[in-house]
Amino acid sequence: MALFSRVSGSVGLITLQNPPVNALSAAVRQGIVDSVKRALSDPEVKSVVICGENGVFCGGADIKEFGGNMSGPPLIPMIHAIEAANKPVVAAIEGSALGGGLELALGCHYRIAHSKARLGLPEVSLGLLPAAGGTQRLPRLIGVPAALDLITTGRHITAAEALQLGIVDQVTKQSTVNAAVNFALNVAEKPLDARRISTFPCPHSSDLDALFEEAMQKVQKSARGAIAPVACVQAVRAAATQPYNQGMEREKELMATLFTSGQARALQYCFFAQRAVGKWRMPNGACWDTSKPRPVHKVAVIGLGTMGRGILVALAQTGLSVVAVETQEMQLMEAKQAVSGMLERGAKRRGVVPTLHNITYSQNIKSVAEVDLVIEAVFEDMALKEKVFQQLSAVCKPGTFLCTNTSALDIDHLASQTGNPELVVGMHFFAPAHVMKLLEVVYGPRSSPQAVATAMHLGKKMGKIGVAVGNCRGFVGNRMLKPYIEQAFFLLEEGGTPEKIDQALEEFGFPMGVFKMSDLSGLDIGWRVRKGDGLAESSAASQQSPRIRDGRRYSPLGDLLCEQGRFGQKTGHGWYQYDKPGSQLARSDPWLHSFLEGYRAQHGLVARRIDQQEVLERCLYVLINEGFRILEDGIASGPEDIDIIYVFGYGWPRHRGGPMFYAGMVGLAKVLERLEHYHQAHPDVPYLQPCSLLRRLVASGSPPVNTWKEVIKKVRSQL
Ligand SMILES: CC(C)(COP(=O)(O)OP(=O)(O)OC[C@H]1O[C@@H](n2cnc3c(N)ncnc32)[C@H](O)[C@@H]1OP(=O)(O)O)[C@@H](O)C(=O)NCCC(=O)NCCSC(=O)CC(=O)CCCCCCCCCCCCC(=O)O
Ligand SMILES: NC(=O)C1=CN([C@@H]2O[C@H](COP(=O)(O)OP(=O)(O)OC[C@H]3O[C@@H](n4cnc5c(N)ncnc54)[C@H](O)[C@@H]3O)[C@@H](O)[C@H]2O)C=CC1
Repeated sequence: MALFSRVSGSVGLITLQNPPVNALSAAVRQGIVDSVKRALSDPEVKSVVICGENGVFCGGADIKEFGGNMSGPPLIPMIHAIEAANKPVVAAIEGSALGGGLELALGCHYRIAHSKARLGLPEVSLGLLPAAGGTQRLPRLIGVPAALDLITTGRHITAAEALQLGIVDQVTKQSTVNAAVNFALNVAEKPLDARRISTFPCPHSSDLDALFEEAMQKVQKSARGAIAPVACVQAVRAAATQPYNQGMEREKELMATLFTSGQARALQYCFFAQRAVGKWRMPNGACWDTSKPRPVHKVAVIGLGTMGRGILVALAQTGLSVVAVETQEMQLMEAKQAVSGMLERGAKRRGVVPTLHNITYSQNIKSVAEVDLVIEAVFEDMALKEKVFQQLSAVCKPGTFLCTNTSALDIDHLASQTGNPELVVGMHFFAPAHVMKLLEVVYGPRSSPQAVATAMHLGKKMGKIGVAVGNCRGFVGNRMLKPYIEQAFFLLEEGGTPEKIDQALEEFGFPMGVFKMSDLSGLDIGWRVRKGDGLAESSAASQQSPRIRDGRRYSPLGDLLCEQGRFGQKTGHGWYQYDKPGSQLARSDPWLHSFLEGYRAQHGLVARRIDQQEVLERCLYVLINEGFRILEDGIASGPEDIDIIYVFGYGWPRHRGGPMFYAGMVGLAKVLERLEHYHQAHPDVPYLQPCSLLRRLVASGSPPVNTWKEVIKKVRSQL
């Protein structure tokens, strides 16, 4: 709702009230309409201020309403009535003015912002566009290039930038409402014609076509199939080329297409899923609101290779004091240089002082004695990690949390090397660790809720999206990746090429296909794991058929490449070729194609044409199937956890909502039917066998994704 009061004699104050972000629900919109009417008809009221309760102006439309019946007064006429008012209306912006919140402010005649306020039109990240006049008013106020930037990226800007762009008229460090009321008193009798943004001509440069052509190319390149950024450009183009009313018609038309699209549903699902994962729950019932994190002031990072360096940078940027331990002198020197460079470049970009002084380097593990939490990032070698955990347990002060960045190893086994297994959790960062947002926080059967809460809290402080998951080989993300990569290998054997398979996945929306991704990460990582599992035996030494392991189909293709020293980008050759080791531009490699032909001939395999549909179905449905197994096993507590892991850690296109949401969009019955089909064709591939939870969900009518948790609870209680 919205509260009306009269202040300073003649100012009508309208306060939006809908905690926590004063979203424009039907009740709030009704409250604004009623309050504006009241203010305009009250002869004592000479001017009006609109503000939000509890230091937040407005977080925009109520996203929860989008999925249902949108009753109540519509936004567009409400904002229009404010702009058309014959008394000045001033927006007092504190906290956030986002989406419909900023559009409401743009309908006001003046805008005063607090210096800490953030403004933006983030609708594009929800698969929409600012459809309450935002695409038409903003370009008229700040010009086409700046409006295109804000509307197509959805980025939030500071009050200072808003002032510079001309979005707000004044910035204050004092009480914004007081400043706005004083302002409203001063402008009470001033004419308003020049303050109605919808009547402004749209300022534009001479070569409008080139400007929009460039903007369109830019969004199409970065959108990877998302339709909202494209619609945003089209709507701004209408503002630049058509009268306001026609532009509004175009905005409405484009919004109608977006609003009902699967992409908007997927992106809005991601918005809530991202918040849901913060409300973690362990199988024993311990959860986020009952488990308090312990304060962490000083942290140690052990091992300064690829991951350790990124983790160190992320910690130092958070302002924490860090002890960095590396045994190899050469590595230590290189790490120091690399970390300083990363911190300096990051600080320059953000216009702050680099936090180099937060780090102490050491070659001696005893220097971690006083830290509150350790993150171990040494080689992925269980024997080495066992030793490191034994040492940490001996040298750290009592109560220090011991965390490992392992990609797949058993957290509980590492915990058993220490005197206090309850203090051990996984903190699985993704490369590059100072950039990637995802953090899997892995709890073992003995991890304490406080250890999980502390790791989650530290992750949040570092700007990460933490997802708490259970302990199993590969946890959630890497466990699902295994069958996905395996299918890609099988497709190569059957006639595919890395180029065609990657193209199908990139057209689906991944930033890079499975083979480019493997070349980037290093083919040797998987090879070492397969060797450790006794799978990747050299062909000469192998007693088994090269394409079968324990009665299951196996592809040695990745092992054969590694035997040739082809580890991917780092060696200049992998599934593709590169100009030199370390180069990133993947080029098709004729050697690889003749190698594949030779391999097929050797194993009597006849290449067939594999279409895009088969690539997507086999690679993605097998990954989804493993996701259902993970839910069934209780490793992830809901589909949201898996989806957020894939969107933020593995480049799953956000506008497709994550693998589990995507399965729901495709139709669970269809996913099941295709898995059955492929399993029949490949009975020696157990990953293709549909999991029983998927069958149960289909049998119970394929309920929507937000109800799966209930079904899973039932299934698990019957086990
Ligand atoms: C505001 C924030 C920056 C605050 O951040 P923080 O403090 O970190 O808190 P959070 O944890 O993020 O949030 C707290 C809590 O609040 C919930 N929440 C936040 N924002 C919203 C919201 N806008 N709506 C609902 N709920 C919200 C959040 O989920 C948390 O709750 P919890 O999940 O229970 O924990 C940050 O929250 C933020 O960034 N929020 C989102 C801001 C945003 O994206 N705003 C834009 C919203 S979209 C919008 O405004 C669009 C419009 O206004 C256009 C409207 C035009 C409508 C016209 C419709 C016409 C349709 C025509 C189609 C016809 C089709 C047909 O033919 O049928
Ligand atoms: N590389 C990646 O993309 C990812 C790796 N991981 C995991 O992170 C961990 C580290 O991986 P990377 O950084 O890639 O390895 P890396 O090989 O780049 O670095 C490991 C570092 O640990 C150092 N080290 C070895 N023993 C040590 C000891 N006893 N004390 C201190 N330092 C020691 C080595 O000298 C080396 O500098 C592994 O467990 C890996 O599985 C997790 C996510 C992604």
